[in-house]
Amino acid sequence: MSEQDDAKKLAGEASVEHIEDGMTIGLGSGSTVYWMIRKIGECVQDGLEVKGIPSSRQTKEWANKFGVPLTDFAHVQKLDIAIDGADEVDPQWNLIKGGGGALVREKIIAAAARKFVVIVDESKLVTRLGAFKLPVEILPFGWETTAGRIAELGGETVLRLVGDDVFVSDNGNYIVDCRFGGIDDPETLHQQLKQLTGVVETGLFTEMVDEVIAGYKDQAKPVSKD
Ligand SMILES: O=C[C@H](O)[C@H](O)[C@H](O)COP(=O)(O)O
Repeated sequence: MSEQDDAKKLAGEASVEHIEDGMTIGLGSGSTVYWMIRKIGECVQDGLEVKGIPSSRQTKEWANKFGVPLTDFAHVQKLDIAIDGADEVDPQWNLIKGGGGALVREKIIAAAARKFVVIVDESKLVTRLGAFKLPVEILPFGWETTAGRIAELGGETVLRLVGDDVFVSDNGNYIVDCRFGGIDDPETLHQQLKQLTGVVETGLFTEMVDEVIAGYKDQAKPVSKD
């Protein structure tokens, strides 16, 4: 495994210390979350009783593989905790998410959780958001005009592809990856984007995070907030 993978594993596994018997857990998405799900599976084998709501098809597959029991929002509307990765974390704990295309369900899950814990390797900690292109999920109908109005806000937009095909999210939508340069005011940009008809959700997560755990090559530790 690379040093970055070691760091993801350490952060993912450390987050499981926040999980207690009887909890309902929002399960995020991505390669760091993989290690968290694997560890929860081990704890379940040892008798931990929890239920998770997955934020993506991939996460659901991993939960099934590792024996993590699942539930859904028809049965539980509030989650005790949500644990998820991120593509960038700034010193105020604002996030860019959605590199894997799961941002809408991830945000619904984070918003439903009493506590939202973010797990990243140290490479995701940045002084200012925006080097990573901001994923914005948009409706397929009229995506060209929606992308054009996003561009009018100052963002260079690229429709996400998988090979030669358009990437389609678990919700049946498209994603445009937007370069805004450094993002000084994430909340304002998020609000401006959300106001555009055709925009479903943005990958900017502001004022949502309760704790950040960063993984390094040989340890994981909490990140303090500025
Ligand atoms: O849509 C994907 C999610 O927002 C992921 O949590 C994010 O991309 C981080 O993924 P990873 O842990 O694989 O870097």
